[in-house]
Amino acid sequence: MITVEHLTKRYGRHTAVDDVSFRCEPGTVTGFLGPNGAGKSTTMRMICGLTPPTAGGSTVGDRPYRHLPNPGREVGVLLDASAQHAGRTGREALTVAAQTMGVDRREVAVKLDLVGLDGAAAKRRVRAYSLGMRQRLGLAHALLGDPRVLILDEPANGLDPEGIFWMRGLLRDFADRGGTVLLSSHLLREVEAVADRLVVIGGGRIVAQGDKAELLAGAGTRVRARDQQALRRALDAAGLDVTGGADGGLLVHAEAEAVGQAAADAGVALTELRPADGGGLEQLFLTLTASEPNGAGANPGAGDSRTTGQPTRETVR
Ligand SMILES: Nc1ncnc2c1ncn2[C@@H]1O[C@H](COP(=O)(O)OP(=O)(O)OP(=O)(O)O)[C@@H](O)[C@H]1O
Repeated sequence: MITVEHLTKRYGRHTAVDDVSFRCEPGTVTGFLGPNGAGKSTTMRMICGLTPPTAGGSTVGDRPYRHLPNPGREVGVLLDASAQHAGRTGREALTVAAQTMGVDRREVAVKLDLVGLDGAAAKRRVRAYSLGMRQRLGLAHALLGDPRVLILDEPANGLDPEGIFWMRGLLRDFADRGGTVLLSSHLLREVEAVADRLVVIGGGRIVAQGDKAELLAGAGTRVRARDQQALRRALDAAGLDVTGGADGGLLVHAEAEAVGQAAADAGVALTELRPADGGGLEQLFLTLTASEPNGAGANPGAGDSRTTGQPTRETVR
């Protein structure tokens, strides 16, 4: 379990993370999504005790990260795959980590095997590793102490499609065995494929969070008619929330049934009516972050819902 409560980080006048709250439950993968500079890394660094928060706090398990007696045994962290000792071989790097954590040295080979760094790769110096190999080594390091929690910042960076598929399976399996995963990414489709829950951040603020399926189902309805103006009037008359779609159709923040009924009541013949989930998470992500400068959400205003597990659209119009 990871609990984040009202985390805030200011650098001078710039607020990098603004009153962020969410929870990651055991048995789930939480996708932490946001555009560049949204505040994902800063939030994760605060959770891991590397950056002191200006306000708010977080716990991993039942206590702040810095109070964990042997953190690597409880939470596996991969924040920056490049930040590894370049002069050591992969095997040496893990062996040193195992000694520090008090982990049986035999686990080094087990974890190297698990992440697909075979004998030859494990004997090479880290400076000769590709980014994908560093990510695999970083994941082995995170898994070394058999923790119950994983915190991974952009772990798919540098992995090829096969590697991303493999990592998705590994994280799914970890969560299915009761583990807790917090995974940040801008690779929206990869998060969509593995996450159970989503926390979307823009401009330092949470703009949406909740169950992935519910958030996607709530993406609205795409609708189109030959007479678009008549359709628009019909939807407005029914009090539905409508925005223009980029493709000339309309996006309505309502179920398809309500949209179809409004059109039928006005005698408007539709040429298209479908859930607006064709673009998957990307569509949701763009919708949620497009309205703000720097991709930020406008008004958090979510009250307690941010920590109750209820899906919330905190800024969507
Ligand atoms: N040490 C720092 N000093 C000043 N500003 C910082 C510092 N660290 C981060 N920031 C700023 O805080 C904001 C959030 O950065 P952060 O790295 O957390 O975003 P991110 O969502 O992880 O983005 P990316 O995917 O590009 O790394 C950015 O505007 C960044 O410039």
